[in-house]
Amino acid sequence: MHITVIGSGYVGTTIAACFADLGHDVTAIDIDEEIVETLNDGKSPISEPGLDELLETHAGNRLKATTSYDAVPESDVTFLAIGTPSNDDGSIDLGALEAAAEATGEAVADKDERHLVVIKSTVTPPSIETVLEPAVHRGANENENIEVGMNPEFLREGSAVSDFLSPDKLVFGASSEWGTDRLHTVFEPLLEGHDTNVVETDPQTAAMIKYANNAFLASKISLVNDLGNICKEFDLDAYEVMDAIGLDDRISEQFLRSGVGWGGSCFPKDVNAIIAAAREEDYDPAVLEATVEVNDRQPERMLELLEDHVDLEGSRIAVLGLALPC
Ligand SMILES: NC(=O)c1ccc[n+]([C@@H]2O[C@H](COP(=O)([O-])OP(=O)(O)OC[C@H]3O[C@@H](n4cnc5c(N)ncnc54)[C@H](O)[C@@H]3O)[C@@H](O)[C@H]2O)c1
Ligand SMILES: O=c1ccn([C@@H]2O[C@H](COP(=O)(O)OP(=O)(O)O[C@H]3O[C@H](CO)[C@@H](O)[C@H](O)[C@H]3O)[C@@H](O)[C@H]2O)c(=O)[nH]1
Repeated sequence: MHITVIGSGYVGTTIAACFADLGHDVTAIDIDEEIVETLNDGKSPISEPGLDELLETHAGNRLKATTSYDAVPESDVTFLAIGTPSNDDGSIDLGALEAAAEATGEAVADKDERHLVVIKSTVTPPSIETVLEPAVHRGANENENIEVGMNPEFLREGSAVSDFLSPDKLVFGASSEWGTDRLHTVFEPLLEGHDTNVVETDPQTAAMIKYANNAFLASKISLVNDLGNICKEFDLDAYEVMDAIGLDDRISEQFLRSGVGWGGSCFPKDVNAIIAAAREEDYDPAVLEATVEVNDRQPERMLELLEDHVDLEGSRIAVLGLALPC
């Protein structure tokens, strides 16, 4: 298959390299010339274990990078992996993604065969119908051969390649059987080697699954931090308590590490975005609001604990593991 991936940032670069490794011909498209040049040199614009090797193997062969959308109509499927950063009120800024969606539509306006445009970016369910589908169809001059689908991404920074190649689930959001089948064909080489769950649904539900996943994990960590703070008040070892509750299959041992609170490029953005989207519908998501509140307070707890052990005034402090490599 020929796949075009629009946006060669964290997600776009990873999926483009992995699709090439799965045997597809891939064209990676980005407006940033430096990124395009780096990719064509077989190097990675981001630091992720395994990515350099994949790019070295496939760049110039099955993987090509360009700033032009010319390859889009020749491809079978287009993935949009454009950033969706936060606005001040927590909602997502769809500006760059909408522009890329419209440009993708323009590129396939005269295409006679059916073409699937898949949103890989994390977006709120209503924005698919109100902003993104209209942008693609507007660009495509209402060409009825163009369909929009959603395939959320669950990779983590630091293990992006292995997460993508060994997912615990794939979510195919399509509005026709043809769209679902096309997504199956894209992921067939990956599914052949793995016993992976495939969820077939509509694009809006697929978008919600992504937010529910991150909101659930962030809430789990906030609850663990809340319980950990209580443990400390009782002079108990929070890690021992969490190790024990993790033995319950219904809870699972993962994401039970208490600490300074959750961060990264997705949890804060995504939890705030789904809260803002719920408020748009006049719904107050009380648990998610508490999830954020506990997280906002947690760094202060760290300082209080430190103050119990050292005199912070004038101390030199080394912070380990503050950020992921990038
Ligand atoms: N980073 C992660 O770990 C992660 C994981 C899962 C999902 N996501 C979601 O995936 C989406 C992409 O995230 P990211 O971290 O890869 O973003 P990013 O900012 O790293 O990359 C976006 C890329 O898109 C390019 N771009 C912008 N406008 C363009 C246009 N019109 N045409 C072509 N290229 C254009 C930019 O130059 C940039 O290289 C977001 O919605 C994010 O929430 C991210
Ligand atoms: O037990 C835990 C596990 C994680 N964290 C923190 O949680 C944040 C997120 O960590 P992690 O999930 O490992 O990294 P991300 O790259 O942010 O990945 C999350 O966000 C991505 C973007 O949406 C999703 O694709 C991934 O599935 C989701 O795990 C970090 O601040 C971690 O320190 C904890 O505090 N305790």
